[in-house]
Amino acid sequence: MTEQNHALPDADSFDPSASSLAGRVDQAVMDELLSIRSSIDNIDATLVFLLAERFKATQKVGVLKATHKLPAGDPGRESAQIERLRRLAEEAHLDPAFAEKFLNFIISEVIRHHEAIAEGHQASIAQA
Ligand SMILES: O=C(O)C(=O)C[C@]1(C(=O)O)C=C[C@@H](O)C=C1
Repeated sequence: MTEQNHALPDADSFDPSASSLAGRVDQAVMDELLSIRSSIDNIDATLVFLLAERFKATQKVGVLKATHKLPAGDPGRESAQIERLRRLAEEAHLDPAFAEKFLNFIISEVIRHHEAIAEGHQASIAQA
């Protein structure tokens, strides 16, 4: 059967036991490491799915902003998001500086997408 699972495109090729440590550490240690890594793999997959959903939502915001000629960035909204995420991070024992950096990283990519959508929108209007 060559049927692909499109929800997890790399499910067949991913080797969860791939490691440069193979054969260099005690088997019991390796087993424990692989067991912890299995949770890490689940979390990483979830992050990818969550990010994909977030970008689907921001894509809609980008179209709305382009249609109504609104600026790509909204610094007031960003300040509120950062303040909230820093608080949530503290409660979750995650470094708030890291949470802020991570959000800023995502938002800067979103703004890049918004600008590309706006350019495409303007070009399509100019052509009509
Ligand atoms: O909510 C918006 O207005 C968005 O464009 C989304 C978003 C975000 O990714 O959360 C991105 C850019 C803005 O500066 C603020 C927030």
